[in-house]
Amino acid sequence: MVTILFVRYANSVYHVFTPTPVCNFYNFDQFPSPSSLPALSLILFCLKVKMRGFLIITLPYKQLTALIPQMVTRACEYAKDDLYIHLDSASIFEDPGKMHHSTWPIKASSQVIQKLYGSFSTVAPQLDTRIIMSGFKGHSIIPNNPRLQPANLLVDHLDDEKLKYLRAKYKCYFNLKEPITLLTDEDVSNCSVIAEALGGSISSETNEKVYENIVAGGTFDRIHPGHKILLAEGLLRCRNRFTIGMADGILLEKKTLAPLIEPVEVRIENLKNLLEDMDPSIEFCLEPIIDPCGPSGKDPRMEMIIVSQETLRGGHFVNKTRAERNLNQLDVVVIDLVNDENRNVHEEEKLSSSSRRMRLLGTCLQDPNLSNKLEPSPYIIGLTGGSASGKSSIASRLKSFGASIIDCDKLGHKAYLEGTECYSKLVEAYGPKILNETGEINRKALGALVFGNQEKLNQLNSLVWPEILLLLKNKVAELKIQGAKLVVVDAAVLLEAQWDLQCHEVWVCVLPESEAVRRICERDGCSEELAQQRLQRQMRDDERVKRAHVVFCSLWDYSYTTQQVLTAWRRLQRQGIVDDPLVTLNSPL
Ligand SMILES: CC(=O)SCCNC(=O)CCNC(=O)[C@H](O)C(C)(C)COP(=O)(O)OP(=O)(O)OC[C@H]1O[C@@H](n2cnc3c(N)ncnc32)[C@H](O)[C@@H]1OP(=O)(O)O
Repeated sequence: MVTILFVRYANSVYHVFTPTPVCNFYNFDQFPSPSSLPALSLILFCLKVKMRGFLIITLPYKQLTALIPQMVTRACEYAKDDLYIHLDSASIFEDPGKMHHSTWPIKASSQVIQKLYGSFSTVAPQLDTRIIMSGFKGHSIIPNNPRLQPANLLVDHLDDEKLKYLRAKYKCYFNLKEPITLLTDEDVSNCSVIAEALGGSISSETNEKVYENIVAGGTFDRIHPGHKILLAEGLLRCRNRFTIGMADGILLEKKTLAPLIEPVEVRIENLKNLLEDMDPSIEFCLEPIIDPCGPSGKDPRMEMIIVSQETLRGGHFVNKTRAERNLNQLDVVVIDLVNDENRNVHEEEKLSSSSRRMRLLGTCLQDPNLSNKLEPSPYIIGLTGGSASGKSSIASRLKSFGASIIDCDKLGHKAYLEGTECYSKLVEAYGPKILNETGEINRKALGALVFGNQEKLNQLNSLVWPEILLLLKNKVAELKIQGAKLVVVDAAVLLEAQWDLQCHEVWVCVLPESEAVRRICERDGCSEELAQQRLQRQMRDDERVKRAHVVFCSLWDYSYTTQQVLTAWRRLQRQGIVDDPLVTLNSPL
């Protein structure tokens, strides 16, 4: 189905056809005249426009908790990329007069927050929802944040009286658009019965304490609703300063798919952006940490640490460290883990950044390299990865899907044949000890010579890579004549050799070092030391990932790797680069 996006410029209306379901009316007054722009760039611009939604929740707490799933499902029809949520606590808790700092109903507020984030993550995991904390804190004014200018204004339920109240309170938003009401009168009257049956009451037994200075720690990679619940709980209880230690360096080493963790500067920037949206009244101190305590182990002003069930032990460790340093003990507030309703069999039960990283496998991480002055066809993909990372097995899956594979190891063997220029250069450089009795180059002997000595390896590379590159270019030309559409260049040290410049995309296989060592020892019957030595001569996975368009990991079972390759292949199909729509998980591999 084709959807039409109307783009208005000055007094004219332009109709642009887009493949995504966009149904809004955008007014691009500051946009340069469309007549001066090629239609394609206009469409690309339109596709980039985010559907920014803004939801104001006003229903009383009891009804609200029961209606959240229904409301969330409907809200997701209007908000595609992000949705800011403001809870008008004066009406939610039916006690406008008491909404000041010392009496926020913290427990009740965090229940609503958890339920909202949990429901949104189930119904629309791709939607970036941000609950603005000002409503809970009795700040009646929505912060003047340009990111909060919505395209859609959503309201849970409106009667005439509430409309009047909201018009007065959120006037600026009504200038943009009339609100879309998500719940009907019938929904609301039906649910009061359900809410009572559920006993949705505000519990007073839990600690409702509020602090000046609080602290939390974590990786905060690819922020998910579990992070947001933890941060919201912190913000509910914080009056002044929120310090967050961002795990880096050695603290990340054991994490699943660590090379795909965003750089700490990016994580800090994303988290800061989120926190400032959530509560601009708080001072945020975000800093990288490489020890388990970070600032929480030394700052005497801190009063409370917020942890998840999983990091509770870390909270106790912080207090132990503080006791040793004669610092005050921190109150420890623990957040429950949120289950991930959309997880697959290999992913964790709770919402987690590891699962999010796993879902990136096989997807396109950055735009293809179209500035390399390469001919558009055949489309060339460089496939690389460390020793024993599963590269060859992925190449054979791609072959079974229809790709033409060039194995650069085999080209290397060709370059070493007696009588070639390369052969003479190698014998001259290393002497006859690299030859076997029949005069051929003994690759095992050559390997033993160079893999333990970086200088000798560099020398070998400078002699051999130009020869292999020549053979590679000839092979690509040959495949082009044969009509190949997609060529995969399987090369162990593609990036070290800068051959990414010969490719439209780079696909990288990553594997934790311990598993790579295990596989090398098993496959080649060598010692752990030798296996480690070989890996150390190669680029690290995190460096490869920086230059990767697609990443695979063969750590899990065979079909999970195939699934990743299929994800990558289907994207090529969608882009018209390959045309075999029949490839499935059951294709012969
Ligand atoms: C740019 C490219 O990627 S071209 C393809 C790779 N080839 C080269 O770089 C040429 C230099 N290397 C060689 O000629 C051979 O590797 C030799 C002679 C040193 C050893 O040959 P062999 O004993 O047959 O070993 P083989 O070629 O299988 O390499 C063993 C491992 O060393 C790694 N390796 C190969 N070349 C290099 C290199 N130049 N630098 C670092 N590691 C390398 C590979 O990852 C391979 O592991 P994998 O099979 O698990 O991926």
